[in-house]
Amino acid sequence: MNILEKIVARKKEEIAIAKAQISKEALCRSAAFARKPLSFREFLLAPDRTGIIAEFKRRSPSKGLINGTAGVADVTRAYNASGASALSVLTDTDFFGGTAKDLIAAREANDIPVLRKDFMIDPYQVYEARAMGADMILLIAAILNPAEIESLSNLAKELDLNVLLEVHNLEELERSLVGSIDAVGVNNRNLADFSVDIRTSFDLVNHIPNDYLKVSESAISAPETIGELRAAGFQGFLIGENFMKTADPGAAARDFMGQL
Ligand SMILES: O=P(O)(O)OC[C@@H](O)[C@@H](O)c1c[nH]c2ccccc12
Repeated sequence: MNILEKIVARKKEEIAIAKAQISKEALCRSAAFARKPLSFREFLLAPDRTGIIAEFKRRSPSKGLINGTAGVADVTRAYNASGASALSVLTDTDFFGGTAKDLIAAREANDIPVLRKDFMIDPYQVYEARAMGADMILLIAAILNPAEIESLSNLAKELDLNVLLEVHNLEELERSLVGSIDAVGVNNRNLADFSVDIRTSFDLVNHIPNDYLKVSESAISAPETIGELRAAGFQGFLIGENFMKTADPGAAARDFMGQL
């Protein structure tokens, strides 16, 4: 099993446990359901924002521990104050050290869109995302077939959530543009073997129809790269480790965005 297969196998167990503990109907009664999710497009294209989707990530299977001390409310507030267009919060615990509580804390501390960064394979997780106060979900083409992408993204739309579809190659892109997708993210990291190559973004951008927002994800560490990606047609830039690996991720984000 590669890492992605291991994550999905564990995710299935977690979902079964979660469903036994709290029903879908109970999720729908949570306070966050009364709140209207924010528009990702509006914030990503706002002239006073940078297009950066700044991520809170404690650890990852590829890097191990990235930051064991930073607090989610402080860091996400600093990301927001520095000009991030949106926040990405890992909610996977076993592999990324995140929790639903992290997302809830980021939501309470901020009024910009929050992406639930997790491995979505079941409609139940879409309800969970909304119940946490997320504005957007991630659908990873590498672990979903077109019928699954269509049903999960259509459910997300019914719940007023934005959808970011993540692809890593042309084959995934061409088979996955189905259902209600707002944005396409090109992941420069291959989740099956962790190799990274920013050229993945430049190679795929012109294959993404212009009605979708275009996001470049992972392995971005230099402010100059943002200009190059923007010139190639990207409007969004997902950055985690470059901020989180420092003692003060908020300060690192402020410094980075100050150079744009
Ligand atoms: O930390 P980086 O290299 O800046 O990458 C951020 C983000 O793109 C990455 O965490 C990510 C992209 N797609 C994912 C899917 C699941 C978990 C994590 C991810």
